[in-house]
Amino acid sequence: MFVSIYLAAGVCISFYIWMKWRFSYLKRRGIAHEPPLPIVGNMWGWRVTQHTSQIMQRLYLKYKHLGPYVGAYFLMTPIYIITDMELLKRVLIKDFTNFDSRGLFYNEQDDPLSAHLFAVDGPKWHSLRPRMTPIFSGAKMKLMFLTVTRTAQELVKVLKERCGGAAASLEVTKLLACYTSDTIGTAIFGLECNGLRDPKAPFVQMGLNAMLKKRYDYIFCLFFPKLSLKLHLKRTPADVEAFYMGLVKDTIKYREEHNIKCNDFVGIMLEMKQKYEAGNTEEGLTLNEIAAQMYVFLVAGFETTATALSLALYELARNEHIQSQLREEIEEAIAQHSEHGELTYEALQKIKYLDQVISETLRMYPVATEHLRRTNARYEVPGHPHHYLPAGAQLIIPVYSIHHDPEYYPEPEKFQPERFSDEAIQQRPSCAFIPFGQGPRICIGMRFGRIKVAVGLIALLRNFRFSFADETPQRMQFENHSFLLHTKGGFKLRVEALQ
Ligand code: HEM
Repeated sequence: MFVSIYLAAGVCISFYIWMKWRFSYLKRRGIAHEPPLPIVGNMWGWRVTQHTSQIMQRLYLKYKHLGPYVGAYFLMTPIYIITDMELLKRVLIKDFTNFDSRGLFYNEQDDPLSAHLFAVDGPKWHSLRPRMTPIFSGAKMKLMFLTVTRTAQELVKVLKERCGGAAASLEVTKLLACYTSDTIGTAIFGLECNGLRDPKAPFVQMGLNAMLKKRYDYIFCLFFPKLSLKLHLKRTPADVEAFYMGLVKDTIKYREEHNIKCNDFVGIMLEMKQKYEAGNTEEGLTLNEIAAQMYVFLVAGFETTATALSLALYELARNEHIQSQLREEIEEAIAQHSEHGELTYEALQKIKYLDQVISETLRMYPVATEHLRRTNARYEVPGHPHHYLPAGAQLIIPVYSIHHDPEYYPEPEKFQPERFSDEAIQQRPSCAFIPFGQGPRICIGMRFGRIKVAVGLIALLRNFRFSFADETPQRMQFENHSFLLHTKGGFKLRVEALQ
């Protein structure tokens, strides 16, 4: 009995001494930081009462004048929050070779879907990225534009039916999620998903599961990636894995068996599989690798785009004068650059104000509020003789804090698309706007994502007027537990069909 008590006391005291030593690291290094709390470090309230972006913003604003980065303890791990724009540019672009990793957990052997472009680092990422880049080329975007336009027309039809010819107060976020899910289903998976008509369709439901359902050991994998690998832990929930592996295999098999040659996304993937089987491992991909990439295009492209589109609509409903100006510019560009009053790819490129509205939405609401990088080797910070980042350091790029910093964006809570005029952009540091990241690891689907938001907005604004309903929240609330910005419970807008 006494032995057990002494043993337990010994373990507690050792842990306490170890924790004290660990929590003295930033102080020993002379790095500005807030005193940490036991176990949770500087993350008190994380995912429960505070979103990650709120914690980062507090630390950013409090310490940003004290150095090129702020230190913090992410639970018991020291992290570096980059605050200096010159250092940020070096990390993302100039000295990228030392910062090409995110440091996320993936387990290619036991969980093939987890080894996708977003998660992999090092040589695997360097070999995958150039093979994926041509999929999102300008020519491919033109093809995808046609698919997206068709889905947007369906969105308008469904919304008109819901309005029933009169103004109605409608929940719009779920409908917009179905629109983005349908565009990915068609453009990436080559499927007619019909989620707009049938939100319970398996592709939509599984897409939601893929994003919202987390395995019970998810957080463990995040903090102990090496141990998780040894324990054969997975990231992907079993039903999600079964669904997507099955879907990709069936789609590819069907095309092969019926000798269907198409210049779409599945067609490109099929070509890569055939190259691999013919021994060209440089350019080819295995079926598991293909499934992982198709999966990440769904996960990375679904919620991000749906959230951006619904928040753009929310701000346009709040600022009706901006909505009217945008509608006018859309009609003008279509009248000048298209025939028969239909949106074309060429006309889309000419609507400058639309670009500004989308940028301002992503400034106020950067869906990915932080970006991650990890140092490969010790890095002496140029211009700051006493500052270095050790090898293996976890860096946080506080996108939300930068986008809301009054130094770059006066009155940051106001929606002002004029901030993205060419002259205004010139006056800011280039990395002060990074909703898609920057440098070689920038979002590969950026153009596709922007097209989906732009085409969706054009279709909606040409057919409806949006304003706040009595139930619309005056200030947007987000789920604290989500890594991305995820609106709390969706929201309603007043929707009125235009004559
Ligand atoms: C509004 C829509 C979108 C936003 C805001 C967004 C944002 C981001 C961000 C912030 C990153 C990380 C960048 C970094 O760490 O520097 C990223 C990476 C990525 N995104 Fe997107 N994204 C969007 C749409 C899409 C779409 C439509 C796809 C694909 C169909 C996509 C696929 C990816 C992939 C695969 C990566 C990893 C790239 C790499 O590590 O090489 N995203 N995205």
